[in-house]
Amino acid sequence: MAAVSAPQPVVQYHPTPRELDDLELLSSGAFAPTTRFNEPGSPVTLTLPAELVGHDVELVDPEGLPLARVTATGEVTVLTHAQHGPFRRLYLTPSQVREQHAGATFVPVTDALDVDELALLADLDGRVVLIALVGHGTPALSPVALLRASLAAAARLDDALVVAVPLASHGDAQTDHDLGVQVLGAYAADDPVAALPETDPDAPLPDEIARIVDADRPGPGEQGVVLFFTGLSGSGKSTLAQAVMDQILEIGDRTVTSLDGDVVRRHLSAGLTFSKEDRETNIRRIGWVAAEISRHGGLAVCSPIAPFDATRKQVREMVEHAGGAFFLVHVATPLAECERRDRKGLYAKARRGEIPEFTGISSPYEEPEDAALRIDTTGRTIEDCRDEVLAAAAGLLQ
Ligand SMILES: Nc1ncnc2c1ncn2[C@@H]1O[C@H](COP(=O)(O)OS(=O)(=O)O)[C@@H](OP(=O)(O)O)[C@H]1O
Ligand SMILES: Nc1ncnc2c1ncn2[C@@H]1O[C@H](COP(=O)(O)OP(=O)(O)O)[C@@H](O)[C@H]1O
Repeated sequence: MAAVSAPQPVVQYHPTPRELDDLELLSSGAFAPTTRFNEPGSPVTLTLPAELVGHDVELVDPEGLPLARVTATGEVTVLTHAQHGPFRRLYLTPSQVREQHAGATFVPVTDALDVDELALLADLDGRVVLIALVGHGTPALSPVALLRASLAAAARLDDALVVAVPLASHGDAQTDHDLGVQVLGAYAADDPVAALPETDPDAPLPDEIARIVDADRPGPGEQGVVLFFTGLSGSGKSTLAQAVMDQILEIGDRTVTSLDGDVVRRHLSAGLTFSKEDRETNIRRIGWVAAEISRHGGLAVCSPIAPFDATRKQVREMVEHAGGAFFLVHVATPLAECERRDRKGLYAKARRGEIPEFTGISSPYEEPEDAALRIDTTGRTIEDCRDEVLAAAAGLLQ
């Protein structure tokens, strides 16, 4: 009897925020004529981990809700549409917009509209549909503030409304422009598209729009900050992080959360080893917590070894995406000095082979090239090094 092979379980994949936005636009027809991921030459890509390439996958949202199936060739079958998020009611598909607003003039909007731009829009005849391109990564304003500002702009016009389109940045200005044109074409069909010309960059914003923009861009001292110390064991990360925190607490106008390497490993990362994979997990956990702290305007001081460049960069991205500032300090005390200090006797044990995969001895440390400050503590006092860190980060810590 011929063997019957069991159906392969569909593997789940968590898309990046950009891929999630692209999925929504592919599903709604806003990328027409592009209807699938990874068409040759298209920037609308889905990058699966190597082990999933060539398989059908189920794309799930951050909470694990299945959104779509995607075949190995990028064809999309929608399972459910995104239902949450602020201003969800403004996220209309091109066909909904065609049904409701045929005959209007369509205007792409990527930033808060100033008085000059509003004057141009006021001169247009008939209904105006502001297509707010609010994907993840819109540089000028957060997506939700762009929608607030666009609604305030629409309220100043006689017959205008706002449609939200989650078009994310695809990395370069030309690609973003071309995709914007494609998306506007899907929404406007044969109706006119009125792209706003360059106006005076110093033109003022109407008061209510200025208030929205100001509230979205916290001033220095209000933005969340992540001070991230990286370096070899014994380089001085914990000592410096503690000294910096003590000083900030003495000044007293910020709360501080410490995410020290050793302490995190006793709580948040208990049970993890020092394999490459577990170290990456450990650093991503620290990064996730630090990013959440920064999202709410707090200050997180992290001091793990964090030996891998790519993982540190992921943390930077998480923090910046949460609206925080990421300040990387490379505590660049050389291995010989760290080993001479050997406060915990770990280097001696690592040299004797009693601790496997010890950073600097039998496991790599990738020196950062993107540190805001590089500090070698050899022969210097703790206070001196602390003050150098505080001075370098002063702009963020006011
Ligand atoms: N194999 C190996 N390699 C490096 N370090 C080791 C190892 N085993 C234990 N320890 C102790 O663990 C501390 C480093 O933990 P981290 O969480 O900061 O490391 S990592 O960022 O996940 O690489 C580190 O603390 P610090 O000296 O404060 O850096 C060491 O005390
Ligand atoms: N200028 C300095 N800055 C920080 N630590 C210093 C300095 N000079 C000497 N040290 C000593 O180096 C050791 C660093 O240990 P630690 O802060 O635990 O490093 P890490 O957290 O990187 O493992 C401590 O014993 C500290 O007193």
